[in-house]
Amino acid sequence: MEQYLLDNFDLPAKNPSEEAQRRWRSAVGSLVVKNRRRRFRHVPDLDQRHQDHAKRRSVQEKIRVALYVQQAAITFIGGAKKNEYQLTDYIIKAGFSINPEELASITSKHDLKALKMHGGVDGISKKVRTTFDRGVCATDLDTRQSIYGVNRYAEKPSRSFWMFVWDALQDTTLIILMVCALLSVVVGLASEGWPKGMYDGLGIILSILLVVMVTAASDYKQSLQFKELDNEKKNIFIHVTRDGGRQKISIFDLVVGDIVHLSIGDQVPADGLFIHGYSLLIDESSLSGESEPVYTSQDKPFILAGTKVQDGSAKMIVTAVGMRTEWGRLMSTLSEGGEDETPLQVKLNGVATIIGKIGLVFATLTFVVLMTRFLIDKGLTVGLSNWYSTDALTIVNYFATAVTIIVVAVPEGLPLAVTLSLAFAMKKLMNDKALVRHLAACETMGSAGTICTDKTGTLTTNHMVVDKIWIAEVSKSVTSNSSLEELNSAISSSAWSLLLQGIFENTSAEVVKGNDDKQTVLGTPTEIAIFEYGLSLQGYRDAEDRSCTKVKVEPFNSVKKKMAVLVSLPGGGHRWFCKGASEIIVEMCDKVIDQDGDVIPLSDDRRKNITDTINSFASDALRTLCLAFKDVDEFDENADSPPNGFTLIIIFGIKDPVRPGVKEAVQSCITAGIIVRMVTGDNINTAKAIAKECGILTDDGIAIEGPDFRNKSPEEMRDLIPKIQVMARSLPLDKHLLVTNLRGMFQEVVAVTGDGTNDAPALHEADIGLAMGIAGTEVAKESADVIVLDDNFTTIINVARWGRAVYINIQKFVQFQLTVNIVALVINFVSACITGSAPLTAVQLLWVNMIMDTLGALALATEPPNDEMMKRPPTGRGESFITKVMLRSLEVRMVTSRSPTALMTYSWRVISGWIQVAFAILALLIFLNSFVVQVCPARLLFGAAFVWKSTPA
Ligand SMILES: Nc1ncnc2c1ncn2[C@@H]1O[C@H](COP(=O)(O)OP(=O)(O)OP(=O)(O)O)[C@@H](O)[C@H]1O
Ligand SMILES: [Ca+2]
Repeated sequence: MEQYLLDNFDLPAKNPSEEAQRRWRSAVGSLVVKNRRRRFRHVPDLDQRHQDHAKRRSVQEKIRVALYVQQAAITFIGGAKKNEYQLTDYIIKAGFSINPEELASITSKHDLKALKMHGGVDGISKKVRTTFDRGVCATDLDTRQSIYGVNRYAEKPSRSFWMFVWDALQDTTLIILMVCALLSVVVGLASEGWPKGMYDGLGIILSILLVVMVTAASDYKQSLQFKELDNEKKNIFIHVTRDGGRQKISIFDLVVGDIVHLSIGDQVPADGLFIHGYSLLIDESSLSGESEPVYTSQDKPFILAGTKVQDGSAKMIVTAVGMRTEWGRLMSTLSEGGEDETPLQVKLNGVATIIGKIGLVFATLTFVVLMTRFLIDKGLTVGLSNWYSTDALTIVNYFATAVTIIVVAVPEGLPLAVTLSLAFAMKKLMNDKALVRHLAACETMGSAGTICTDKTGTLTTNHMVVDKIWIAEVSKSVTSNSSLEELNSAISSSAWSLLLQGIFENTSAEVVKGNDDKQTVLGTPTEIAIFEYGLSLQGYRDAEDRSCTKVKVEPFNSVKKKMAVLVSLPGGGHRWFCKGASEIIVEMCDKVIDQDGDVIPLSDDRRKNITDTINSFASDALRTLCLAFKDVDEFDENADSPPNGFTLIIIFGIKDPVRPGVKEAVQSCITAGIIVRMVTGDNINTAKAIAKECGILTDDGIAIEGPDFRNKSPEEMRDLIPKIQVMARSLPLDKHLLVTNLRGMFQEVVAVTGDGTNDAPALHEADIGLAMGIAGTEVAKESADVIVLDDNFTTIINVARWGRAVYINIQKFVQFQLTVNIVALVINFVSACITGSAPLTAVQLLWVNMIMDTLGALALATEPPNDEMMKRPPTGRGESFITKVMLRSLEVRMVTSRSPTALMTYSWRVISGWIQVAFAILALLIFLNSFVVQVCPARLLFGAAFVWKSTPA
């Protein structure tokens, strides 16, 4: 059996091949699937998907042609001739002076001529009543939405409850039973008269209706849950300027005229025009399939929705939203292709198929036996040539019983229970700050053996403050005003102005005024820490230090690990400022400023002193950054910042404390057999200090730097990798390499966290990619399977807990189903052979089935995780699902026939609402009546009653 499952029902959790997806579908066949629509509802329709891909590619191709092939640009998708656009009274009255279609077409057609005609980006901004520094007014958002549209894509209407009822009715066996019931009513009425003759048939019909309603209700509820999660997934937050202040708004609230701030890793939320920015590199591949990213600037100001910011930063003005963008049209052509099936779902489809086939055999056997006995009986008593209408009724009843056995025996609920269980876990996780993007991730996370985690923000709080500095050859701690006082007297005024200039020019942080006039600093935590430190110093100097203009900005990214700006000085000449990872900046310096503010050469002694300072800061778990400058007379507009010749100004030591609870979480990982490895872009000593504090780095573990790791041979890697606990100064590439090797060489199930754009490959490669919700970029989130909304390591462990719970719950549910199924089958068959009648009538079997498939799944599949689950090692890759333990317990259960007890215990747990209470009691009464009293020995009855009583209400 295990082998059969492995051959036909084995699917990798991530990026399964189409062949594997088709294989299991065909292995399921159609004989034992009672309701195709329902069974495969949560599984993508591969043919449909194929068509969608083709459709999408052709739209992309059209866009590509329009954007990249010059002549075609004139005859863009909308049509060849020049449109006459008119302003309606409504638009004029509202104070706007451009037609929405016309505005949208400027960007989508990259129509420079039309843009010029409207007075360029400036002109457009006036026509849509917005200004670059104040943005739109919050008061006229509704008018804008009614004229220029809402930033949503047309979606298919969601399915109503009655559609789920219709789906549930598509069940072949139920349809057959219906027919039987109708026959039985007709025959019954004819032979036994009104009303007695129709009891049997009516009972079946009512039961079927009940089964259908309960099934539909449960499915409907699940679909609502998925919809909710789906909305959550699509809801991205973006930064805009409105009413003169910078704010974070939902992508759905974006309107034409909004001023959007774009930075590296963002997905462009709407069509727009470039206002101002630095080295903005846009990746248009998702829209046009064109893989070469394009530089966007004032000369080429068109930015299209759905593209991604690969580098740089910019502000843009929104010109079209929602369905007026190409992206909107592209998105709305996509059908809901369905989530990829998960390995557990597939495996359980396999189990269900096997049991279904067995059920089919038994059902046929039961029918044959019943018929044979009936015929023999008949032949012995009245003779085979005399037929009465009661005989027909008996046969219809036999047939109904046989069909019902199939209803019970084909465990249709089994694969659906996985979906139910996963959906439940997803919902709970959502409340606990983890957004599961792919169903399978939750399941895989339960078997994760390694977590490669970021440091900053995940293990630490990401609330950074400058704690120590080194300037003019002395280190000082930054604690109180008195230390500022001291600093003020210690360094010369030229050093002061260099420092302040450096801090305030070389930054991507920004001071914004909220609605309540309170100032806040926006930016990454590192930037904020330095900026705020600068603000605290500013009290000692005047603003005159800040009067230079930025010429060029090279924004920070985690490959370069530095940020550079070029400013033109008020007195003439230009100056580069560069700040970044301490070792890298120090490497670029050959001078340093001393206490008098003079520039002196960096002798070996001084260099050693600096390195020692950096190491001592780092060993105190401080993140170290350096700031340096270089004056230049002339520069090339297109050249990068110089690689050397800088003068070091200051070393910052920034404190970023470990999050509370992380140490315990790491400990619980160790207990659960999950190895935690820290992969960080930070300094190795900082990383080690933090790792020790969290309990990640132990005495026999290894801490290594990215460049060292990268250059190891495969053999060395094989020895090294299991021992690596910390990897510092790593590039995103190193993270990817580590993950590939852990998976390839060691068959580990690997979870990886990431935030940056460059982490996308590692997130993609990992079994479970976890992106950070706060610090993470859109690109990282898009490549991830789970989004950790609070960036917290503890949340990641919670995902693992739920993953394990899902796995164990499903195991329990399979066990429960198998027990009941097999017991019902055997009892029916044996008693049919011995007594000539089935002990469970069709109605009773339907009850049993309802409890099992729907309510049982609800009870068992939704049990929350407990601490015990985190005390055993993870189930590794390819471990058999129907483990030996399960099989053994199954045998025991079958022998002692404990199923009624189990059934009752479980159905009791199910009972949550009053309707369910009524159902369950009714079901149990019937069940007790038939199953327990007639078939089971008295011991079991007492046992059952005991369980019944002792289960708290
Ligand atoms: N805004 C910035 N400007 C200049 N340098 C920075 C900036 N932010 C971080 N750095 C430097 O770059 C280094 C590496 O950053 P990187 O993004 O690779 O790591 P991280 O993501 O911050 O850390 P982790 O991987 O632990 O989350 C930091 O240690 C710091 O020295
Ligand atoms: Ca990182």
